[in-house]
Order: sequence, then structure tokens, then C-alpha cells
Amino acid sequence: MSKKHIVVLGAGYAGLRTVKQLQKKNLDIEITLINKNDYHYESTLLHEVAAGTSKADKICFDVVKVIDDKKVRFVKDTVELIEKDQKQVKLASGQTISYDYLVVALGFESESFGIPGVNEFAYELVNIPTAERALAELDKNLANYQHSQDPKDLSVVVCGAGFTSIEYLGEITNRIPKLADKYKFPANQVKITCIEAMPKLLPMFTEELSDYCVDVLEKRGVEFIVGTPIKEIKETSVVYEQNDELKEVEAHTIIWTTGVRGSSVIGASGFDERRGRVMVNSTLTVPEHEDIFMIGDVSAVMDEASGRPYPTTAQIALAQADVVADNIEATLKNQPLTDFVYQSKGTVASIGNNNAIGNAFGKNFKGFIASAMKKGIVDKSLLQVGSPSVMFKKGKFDFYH
Ligand SMILES: Cc1cc2nc3c(=O)[nH]c(=O)nc-3n(C[C@H](O)[C@H](O)[C@H](O)COP(=O)(O)OP(=O)(O)OC[C@H]3O[C@@H](n4cnc5c(N)ncnc54)[C@H](O)[C@@H]3O)c2cc1C
Repeated sequence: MSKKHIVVLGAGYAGLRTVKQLQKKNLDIEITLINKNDYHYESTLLHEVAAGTSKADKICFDVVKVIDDKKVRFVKDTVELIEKDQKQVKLASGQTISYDYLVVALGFESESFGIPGVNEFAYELVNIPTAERALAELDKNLANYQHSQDPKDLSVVVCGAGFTSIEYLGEITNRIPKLADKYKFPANQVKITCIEAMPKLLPMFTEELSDYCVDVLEKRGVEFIVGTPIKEIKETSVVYEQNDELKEVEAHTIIWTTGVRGSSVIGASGFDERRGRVMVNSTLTVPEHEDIFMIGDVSAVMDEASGRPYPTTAQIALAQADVVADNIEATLKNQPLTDFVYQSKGTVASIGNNNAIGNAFGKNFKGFIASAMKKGIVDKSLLQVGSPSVMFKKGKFDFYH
């Protein structure tokens, strides 16, 4: 009997971890990993690249360096379509790859919610090229003020006040004083505005932690405008609604971090999806397609304890990968599959390099301790998807700065 062919799409947290777990098992299988780039990037650190506090190579590493090339074939290509009835995947190069079992881990894209002007005028943070474009725009505008004296060059609007927005604000507010010296602009005239539709910020944290975070950022000059949906992005301004009135903040740097959706390949391939996410079975297979596992940000998994789907996070993507590798083994051995159950170990959001808020082990943390915890989480994930050497080269060990 020929070897079963396992094809994994995406070398992010979910896909790369699945491959690393599968290659450890002594299974008589062929494994193919397909990814758009020949590198993995730590999506959870994209805000640092966009703010200029980390270089892109600090948050990336080569995929082939952490996989076993005797067990895994790596294909650098872009997935265009999953043809589930033919059990094959179509790639941008024109190649078609057949599978016996498929693991879909294609991650997230930016969500515009149909708001006019987002795609034309705002900068999103979803991969390395978009983060680098956002950085170039920020630096260009701040540097330009010296010649233009236009206040819009010193005005930054961050759209959304979720996790990514807060972490980005933490980084830029750390870096702007240094840029002010470099580009000779008055740091106290930089205007940073964060506009959020929901009335409550960071609902995953207690009010005390969320207030602490807002207070830290306000002291660094950020103005929060909350409970105010964004209606339009224009070339040099953001339009929002407040008390039934349309208002506008002028800015040359407009960052779009209001939320993400799953890969558009999922909808194009005819899966039953919502915002690029498929509600999978508790074993992480796709209903009516037991040969397809879907994990990470393209999946929604019901948390039976809360009655709501689990959030889409890197921590959960990594935990799902472990279950998928076990479930592929169980399938091949005709054994029962395991249900995915996740017990959150906590959440930590950074506010720049040496401050953060978080909860873990039923306790709340803020400041330096929370920041050290965040760095520990980053290092652990580099170990889980990379290797000890990747962790030592790319990890965060500057706990005191
Ligand atoms: C700035 C930021 C901060 C965050 N902070 C946290 C945090 O602190 N904690 C946390 O748990 N989560 C955090 N998240 C969320 C977390 O990053 C995602 O939940 C996680 O990356 C999902 O993992 P994934 O494997 O599904 O997708 P990804 O890690 O995005 O991987 C998807 C992979 O698929 C590849 N790919 C995409 N499309 C194609 C295609 N068509 N063909 C081939 N390859 C393709 C991509 O290049 C990528 O390598 C953060 C997200 C952002 C943006």
C-alpha cells in the first residue's frame, strides 16, 4: 500500500507546529508543507516591525532550517484553491498537489468591514510586507515635517483599540522621542489618536488592567476616542460618528487594526464559512470532509464550557496543532480521535518594551512583571515552532530594558 500523503497549508503557528509534531512521530507517511514564503514570521510581533522597534529578520526564520528534510517536502508557493472533491490543492505556480489528508492553516487577513477608503488609504498589519509598508509611511511622514511644517505629517490615527492596536501604540510611543531627535520634529506636537467603535476597551482584561493600560498610553500622548464607529477613511483623514454627528481627524499616517478574518482561500474554495472561518468539529475536522483538518485563524472551534467559539490566538493555534498531529496518527491507526479542549493559561498585552498587562494563573499582572511574562511567551513559541537555536537567536532576553 502506498504511503499516505499529508499536506499542510501555511507555515505559521498552526501549520509549522503541526509539521514539527508529525515529523517526530514514527509514521510511514509523506508530508508536504506549502507556504507563500520560505520563512516563518511571528505574527504576534508584527506591530514591532510596523513601529520600527524590531527589524523584520528578528521575527522571521527559515522554514527549512526547522523541519526535517528527510521527512518533509517544503514547497514555496501560494495556495489559490482547495478542490476538496478532487482531494487536491491548486497553487499559483500552476502546480496541483493531491492529498490523502489536508491540514489547512492559512491564517488571517485584514478585515475592512466594507468601510470605504480602508483598502486605498489605510495601512494594515497582517504580514511582513504590510508591516514594513506601515513603518515606511510613519517614518516618511514624521521626517517630512521638517520641510512641510504640515501638522498632518505629525498626526497618526490608529483605527481600532484591540490587542494589536494597543501593542502597536505601546511601541510607537516608545520610539517617537528617538525619531524626534533623528528627524528634528517637536515630539510634543505629535498627535496620536486611537478610534474605537466599542465603548469598552480590552474586554479580555479586568477594568483595572484596562484603565492602567489606557492611563500609560494617555501619559505618552495618545488620545482615545471610544464608542465611535469609523465611517470612512479618506486620503488624509479618518471620519467617525459621535452622537449622530460625523467628525474627522486629519492624519497622514493611518493604521488599520480593527480586526482580522480568516484567509480568503477558504471562501473561494466553497467551504461553509463566516469571515473566512469554518466551524469545525471538536476533533478539528471539517464537517462532511473528515479528511480535512482546519486550524488556527481559519477555524472556529466551539468551547463547550462557555458556549462560544474559542478566540483566534497564536496560543490556541499551537495547541490545536498538537491535537491535529495526534488525530492524524489516530486516523491512520484506526483509533478514536481526540476532542480539542483548551484551558487558557492567560493573556498578556505589551505596552512597549518594558510594560504590559496580563492575567495568568487566576491573577492580574501589570508593569515590568507582565512584560517579562510576555517575553517568556514569545520565547516559548519560538521554541514550539522553531528550535532552541532559533529561540536563542531571535528570542527576547532583555528583560530589564
Ligand atoms: C500584531 C498582532 C499581535 C498579536 N498578538 C497576539 C498575542 O499576543 N497572543 C496570541 O495568542 N495571539 C496574538 N495575535 C494573533 C495571532 O497572531 C494569530 O492568532 C495567529 O498568528 C494565528 O496562527 P495561524 O497559524 O492560524 O496563522 P499565521 O501565523 O498567520 O500563519 C499563516 C501562514 O500561512 C501563510 N499563508 C497565508 N496565505 C497563504 C496562501 N494563500 N498560500 C500559502 N501560504 C499562505 C502565511 O504566510 C503564514 O505563514 C496577534 C496578531 C497580530 C496581528
